Amino acid sequence: MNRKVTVVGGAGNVGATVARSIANRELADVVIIDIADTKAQGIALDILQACPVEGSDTRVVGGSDYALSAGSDVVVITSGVPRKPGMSRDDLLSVNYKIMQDVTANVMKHSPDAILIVVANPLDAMAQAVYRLSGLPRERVIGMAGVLDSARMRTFIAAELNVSVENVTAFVLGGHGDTMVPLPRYSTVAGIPITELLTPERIAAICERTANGGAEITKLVGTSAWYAPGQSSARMVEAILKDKKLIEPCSVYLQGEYGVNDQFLGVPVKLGAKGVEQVIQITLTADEKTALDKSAAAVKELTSVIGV
Ligand SMILES: NC(=O)C1=CN([C@@H]2O[C@H](COP(=O)(O)OP(=O)(O)OC[C@H]3O[C@@H](n4cnc5c(N)ncnc54)[C@H](O)[C@@H]3O)[C@@H](O)[C@H]2O)C=CC1
Ligand SMILES: O=C([O-])CC(=O)C(=O)O
Repeated sequence: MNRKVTVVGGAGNVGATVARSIANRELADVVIIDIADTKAQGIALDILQACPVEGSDTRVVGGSDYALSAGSDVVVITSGVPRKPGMSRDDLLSVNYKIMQDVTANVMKHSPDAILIVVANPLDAMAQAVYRLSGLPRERVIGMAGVLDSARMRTFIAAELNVSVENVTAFVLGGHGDTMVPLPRYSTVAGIPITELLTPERIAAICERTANGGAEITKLVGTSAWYAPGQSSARMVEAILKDKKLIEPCSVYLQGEYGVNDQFLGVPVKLGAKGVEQVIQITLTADEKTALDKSAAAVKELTSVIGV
């Protein structure tokens, strides 16, 4: 039987990009669920018609009826209002929490065995909301942010040093907000830490641009980014479906790791068939730990507002 991935909010920018990436690479059959019923049908048809060109036999369907999504292996939740220029992700808290309540109930009814990847913002708070609302074990509710933030940092490092992005790894931890924590000591070019390759001033500029990466695009486009976020979400789906044991920063429910208790935060994890198979503990300097604690506190402030 084919694997099945549902994208809730899949008629929107990020969701359609996730769906297309999965279909392109024939990772699983794809279901697009969206309150915009006919748009979901149309986007599904358009993606399906790209498949012959790509040589993919993926089946793609769409609509507003969750029955289409029954028995999904992975559900990606991109349903949520995006921010506009001048807004912070945190401004979306209440409106998107309401959407998480509706969506999580429907997802759990039709796909109780799925692994859930949450994308809606503010990311860590929405992931925690879905975790609480679903009652799933922590391994099966994962927030997408660190893959994207690290990809942005890799982009900037590669451009600065004029090297292939393939040679660059980067690590961005913490909440997916203004307090995110890029870690230059763990960011490398062909294994060499960037702290040995760039001046502190250049590194600081790269970290700042990374932390403002979402706002930079929102200001240019008028709504938030979708290609890199969509691709990053599809990468997580792939890691799970192929049981890759891929280590990437993701937002997960911490229970003492990094000294953080009972809340979501971005840390390195191992992604495989069971979802989050391990939280990877790396040592942090006092400054890095202070920055991570500050980021954890910012997430906690948001989750306490919505009581999750
Ligand atoms: N975690 C991350 O790194 C990123 C998160 N985001 C977030 O992802 C979310 C989606 O962004 P876009 O795709 O640009 O927005 P969009 O407006 O293009 O798409 C959102 C879709 O969700 C649908 N939707 C709304 N309520 C729904 C419900 N109750 N049930 C089913 N579908 C529903 C809408 O009809 C729409 O098609 C936003 O909250 C945005 O902030 C975006 C980029 C990166
Ligand atoms: O900036 C936003 O609101 C969307 C997002 O999370 C990102 O692109 O990092």
